[in-house]
Formats: sequence, structure tokens, C-alpha cells
Amino acid sequence: MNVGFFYIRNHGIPQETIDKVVSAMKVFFSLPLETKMKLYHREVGNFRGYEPVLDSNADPANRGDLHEGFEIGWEELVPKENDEKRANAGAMAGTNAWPSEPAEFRESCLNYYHAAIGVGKVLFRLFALALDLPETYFDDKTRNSAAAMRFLHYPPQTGPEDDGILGIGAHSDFECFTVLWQEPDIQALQLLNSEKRWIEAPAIPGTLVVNIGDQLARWTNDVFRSTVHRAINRTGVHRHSIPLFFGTDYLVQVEPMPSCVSPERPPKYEPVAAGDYVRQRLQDVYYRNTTFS
Ligand SMILES: O=C(O)CCC(=O)C(=O)O
Ligand SMILES: [Fe+2]
Repeated sequence: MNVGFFYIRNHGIPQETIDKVVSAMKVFFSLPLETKMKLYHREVGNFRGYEPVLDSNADPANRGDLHEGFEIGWEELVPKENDEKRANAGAMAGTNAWPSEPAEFRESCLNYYHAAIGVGKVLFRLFALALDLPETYFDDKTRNSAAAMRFLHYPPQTGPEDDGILGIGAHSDFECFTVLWQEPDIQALQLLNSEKRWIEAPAIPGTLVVNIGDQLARWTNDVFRSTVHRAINRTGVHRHSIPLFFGTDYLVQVEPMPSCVSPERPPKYEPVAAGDYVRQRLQDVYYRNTTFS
């Protein structure tokens, strides 16, 4: 409920699942730019696919973000007939675009994706209990797993502090919460504390970092608050991270829940359909003022 991130240990995701996805993404990012650009997200659509360095810009005060990325949404490892989840994804519907190499990329990514979704489902139950709601409150609002995952590579950064380029500029996340794997012992992530000072969120081996996003802040009328963060990689070595943005189903109306509204705490946010909200925020990041727009 305060500004900050929290860490999870013993999250249950096997180390092998993590090792496999991390090595697969490192191979993918080492491919020639022209190979990766075959999956360019502006051609794939709906924010899926490859994003080159300086393609996004999270902070409108900046010039661009010094990372490359690859983004996916919901997909079963073994497709089911009548995949209801995908059919129902509303404003953010779309299929993933996969590279042909490394061969194990899709399987490694989806194994990790579904393991991390499992962690997110547990967290939703804990958030419900923390709000004095029934434990299953979010279950029917998170059936279609509106969950996007990014694989990120931050090259080491050497430019001056004030040139308007960071690994990822200051922002808060758009969905309910983010489950983040960061490469152990490589410091890059920072968050803005209540005194408006940047403090480090260390990359503690064996943990996942969780931060609250704007959907949950809107939904709970700021009982849970989203925390502004950024990443700067000045370590001299390459750094990778994997955020999973766990949201509510895209068709759900996100509006301050009655238990979070009172005469002393009037509603701060207008209702908005979850998918429209996420889409608009992504559009800002990718189509605002980057070198590519
Ligand atoms: O790479 C990180 O540690 C943070 C990434 C992030 O904030 C984001 O993708 O929204
Ligand atoms: Fe973020």
C-alpha cells in the first residue's frame, strides 16, 4: 500500500525453466538486427514481436529507451481447439510472432510464461484477501489472462546522464501488477521513493520483484499504489530482464471498487475498459516521440 516493490522467494518456478528461457533469449538477441527485424512489432501488430534499441520511449521527457525487447501475449504451448482465451481478448487480441531460431525459443518462453502466470494467480488471491474481499474475487475477472511478457536486453550504457536516454525511462506500469525476473547481481532497476529520490531495487538471486501497476491503483482507488521506476545499466556488462504484466481481462470495466470508496475517499478515476486502457498506454510509449515514429 506504500510506495515500493516487494520481492518473492520460493516462488516455485523451477530454476531450469528460468535458465532455459534466459539462454534462449540471449541467443535470440545475438542474431543480426535484420533477422530480428523480420518480427518487427510495428508490422506484427498489437505490440507483439521485436522492438529494436531506441524504438520505445517510456518517459515523454526523454528521447528513447536504450533496450531491445521481444513481446508476447497469451498462448497455450499446445494449442487447444476453440482457444476461448485468445478469441476473447478484445482490444488487445492478436497472435504471437515467433523466430525460427533458436529452435527452442517458443517452448522456453511459453514454459516460463505459464509458470509466471501461476505466480500471478496466487498474487491475485492475496491481493483479494488484503482488500477484505473473497479470495476468489479476481478469478472470474482474470480468466483470459490479459498478461503480456517482455524479454529485455539492456546494453551497457556509457552516455552522459542528461542526454535523455535511459535503459527505460521513468514510468509506472499499466496493468495490475508486474512480476519481474532480473538478471542476478546486475544493478539497473531503480524506483522513486516517497521522498521523490531514486533508490535501487537490487537484483537479488533467487527472487522475483513485484510492483503494482496503474490498473490496480485505479481499481482500488489508490489503496494499492503504483510505483514509478526506471532502469539504467551502467555496469559495463549486458543486462537482461523479463517482466510479466499481469492485468485483468481486457473486457472488464476498471472502476474504483465500492469497498475502496467512501465520503473521505471519493472515486479518483473514471471507469475504463481494461483493454482500451492498456492499448492507449502502449500507444503512448511506442508512437509518441521516439526516433522511429
Ligand atoms: O528491466 C527492468 O528491470 C524493468 C522493466 C520495466 O520497467 C518495464 O518493462 O516496464
Ligand atoms: Fe515497468
